[in-house]
Amino acid sequence: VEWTDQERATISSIFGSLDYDDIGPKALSRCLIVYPWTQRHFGSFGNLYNAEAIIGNQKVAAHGIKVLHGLDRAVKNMDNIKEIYAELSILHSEKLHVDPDNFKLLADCLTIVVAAKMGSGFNPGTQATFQKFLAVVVSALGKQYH
Ligand code: HEM
Repeated sequence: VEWTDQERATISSIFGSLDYDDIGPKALSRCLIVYPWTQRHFGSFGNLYNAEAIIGNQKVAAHGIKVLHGLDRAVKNMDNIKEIYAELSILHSEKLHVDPDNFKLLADCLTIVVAAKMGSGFNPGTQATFQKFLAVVVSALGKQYH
């Protein structure tokens, strides 16, 4: 994947201004609400009974923050995304058995949450770059599946 200087600047600017503790929980809880089959992997997280319970669930919030910190590694290694996610890909496939289609769903929820937060700052160019970045992440996370 090739990145222009502008794309690199856009990605570091978005992540530099994101409040992980706010965006991470919102993105993961939205994914669990909108795509309820993704809840099956979080049986140990306690009450996911309805949207309110999911949004108020501290384990969901903590895991959402962890996922965003996981994305940090891609931001800092934009030229090696595939390599840095090899281990995380194996974890999600062989141990967690997460269907790789779900990576895209979480990525889309994150895009929506970031767009809502940035408002008019999330213009089409910003969206294109953000989604390109997430597409590379999604592809890397799916690489170790066979
Ligand atoms: C953008 C996509 C994703 C990223 C960057 C990501 C990142 C991470 C990270 C960093 C961890 C912690 C790994 C560790 O403890 O060593 C993790 C664990 C986990 N992920 Fe993901 N993940 C993604 C998508 C998903 C999706 C879509 C699901 C399920 C629908 C999922 C389910 C899980 C589960 C069940 C765990 C273990 C949770 C626990 O018991 O602590 N992940 N993920």
